[in-house]
Amino acid sequence: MRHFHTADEVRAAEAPLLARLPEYAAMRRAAHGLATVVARELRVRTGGVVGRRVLVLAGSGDNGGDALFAGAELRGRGVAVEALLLRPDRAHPAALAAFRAAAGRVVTRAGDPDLVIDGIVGLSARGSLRPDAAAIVDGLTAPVVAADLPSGVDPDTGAVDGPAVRAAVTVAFGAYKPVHVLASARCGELHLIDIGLDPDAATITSPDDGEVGRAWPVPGPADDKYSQGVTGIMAGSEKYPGAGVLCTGAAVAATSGMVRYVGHGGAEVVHHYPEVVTARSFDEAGRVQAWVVGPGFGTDDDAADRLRSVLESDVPVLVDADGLTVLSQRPELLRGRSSATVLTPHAGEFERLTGSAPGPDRVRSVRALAADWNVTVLLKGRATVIADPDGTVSVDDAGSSWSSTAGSGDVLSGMIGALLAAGVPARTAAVMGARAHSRAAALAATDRGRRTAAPISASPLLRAVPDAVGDLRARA
Ligand SMILES: NC(=O)C1=CN([C@@H]2O[C@H](COP(=O)(O)OP(=O)(O)OC[C@H]3O[C@@H](n4cnc5c(N)ncnc54)[C@H](OP(=O)(O)O)[C@@H]3O)[C@@H](O)[C@H]2O)[C@@H](O)CC1
Ligand SMILES: [K+]
Repeated sequence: MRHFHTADEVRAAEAPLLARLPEYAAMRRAAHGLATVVARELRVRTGGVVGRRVLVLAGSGDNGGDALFAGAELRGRGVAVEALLLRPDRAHPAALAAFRAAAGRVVTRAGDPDLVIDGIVGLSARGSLRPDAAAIVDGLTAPVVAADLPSGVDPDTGAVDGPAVRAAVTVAFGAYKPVHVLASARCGELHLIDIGLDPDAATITSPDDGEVGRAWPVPGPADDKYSQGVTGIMAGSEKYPGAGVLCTGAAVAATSGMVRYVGHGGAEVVHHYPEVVTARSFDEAGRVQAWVVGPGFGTDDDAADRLRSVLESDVPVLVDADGLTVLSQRPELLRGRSSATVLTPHAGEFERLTGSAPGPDRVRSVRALAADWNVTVLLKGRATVIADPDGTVSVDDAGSSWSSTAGSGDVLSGMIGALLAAGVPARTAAVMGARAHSRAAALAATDRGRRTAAPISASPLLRAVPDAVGDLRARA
């Protein structure tokens, strides 16, 4: 499990560390880790270390101190290091002294480095880059290695509301921060340096691939089709039969349990997936262990009646797409639920539900909806954020955006529904489904060893689900 600690959580953990260690020891550990990564990057990118040019951008705080100490160490390894101080009068005194003692040069212009170290700002960052820093960063062409986090990106929310660093590599000190999963595209390749920080468990976590693979339900020797969970899908309509096909197909692919389909698209569904049992109405459907309701099923009174029937049942229910639109008009349908409810909105559906779009602090927005409605909420995005009513948050970083395509959400809801039916708890099912879904998208985009990824639609994504699950299980 990867933990992402907020600035406050890191601050709480750093006090005992700093009290235990000699002055600057933690900073020197961080700087050593940073210098090691920078040297490796120089070797990979330029074929060597000695004589290569590195520019240190150093702000006024300890983040700048880390970068200057790293610069001093790199000087010792024969790198030509220059430092541009954003606040020359307030640069970290000990780190600047070490840098100068190592014959590092302080400059006033960026020059033409092979690599840049971003030590502008770290955990104490507020808002985007200030104009002086923004102008320097804007003029850079060399790849940037960020100290702790890319400057200008909010450490706790990953929000970017103006100029900010886009790092090729980020070297996190002591603990991962939320920015590292919520804005991973800004961070680039991620390294964690152990500086002896020992924080408590974080409230934001992300499971490792291996954990997802281990937890993925597979048939055991005593299992039959019923014991692995029956998923009920209420999706699709005469107008949108495809949503039913994709959602049902995803539930079929995700686990070995049985899938029942209820709706007007039964003929199309069975044409694609003969193993599915269909019914015209909820009353005829038979027993299931979880429902997925909503994709392409309409928003009229009939849809509302069907949603009510499903929500009155005592099994976990995932509500998606049109189901969310209906729910936004009739939130009272959730009253009295005795089992888990999972809502899987994209940003637009989130706004429909709450009256306002998710704010720059997406974790806070998702937590608030989960707590207010007593449901598990999955907000889709490059970083998918999932919150339980108690505020516990899981995040899945998709790692790519290939799944941004029509019908992709129908596949995701079917996969999570099958995991719910197999008895996986709501938030875990949601993050496992999201992980396998993003993996399937990446696999489909590079299908058959295609060297460069290409755009995909939801159908190849769905076809790649077994490979994605196998891939995750192989990492278990
Ligand atoms: N945790 C640990 O144990 C260890 C932590 N370590 C390191 O310490 C780092 C945190 O250091 P820190 O607290 O000194 O603050 P830091 O982030 O450098 O900011 C400094 C000042 O920058 C300014 N500023 C703010 N926003 C800005 C913006 N948008 N654009 C430009 N400037 C901005 C603002 O000052 P102001 O100008 O407002 O007075 C702020 O006070 C942490 O990330 C890690 O690298 C390691 O040494 C190992 C041990
Ligand atoms: K930084």
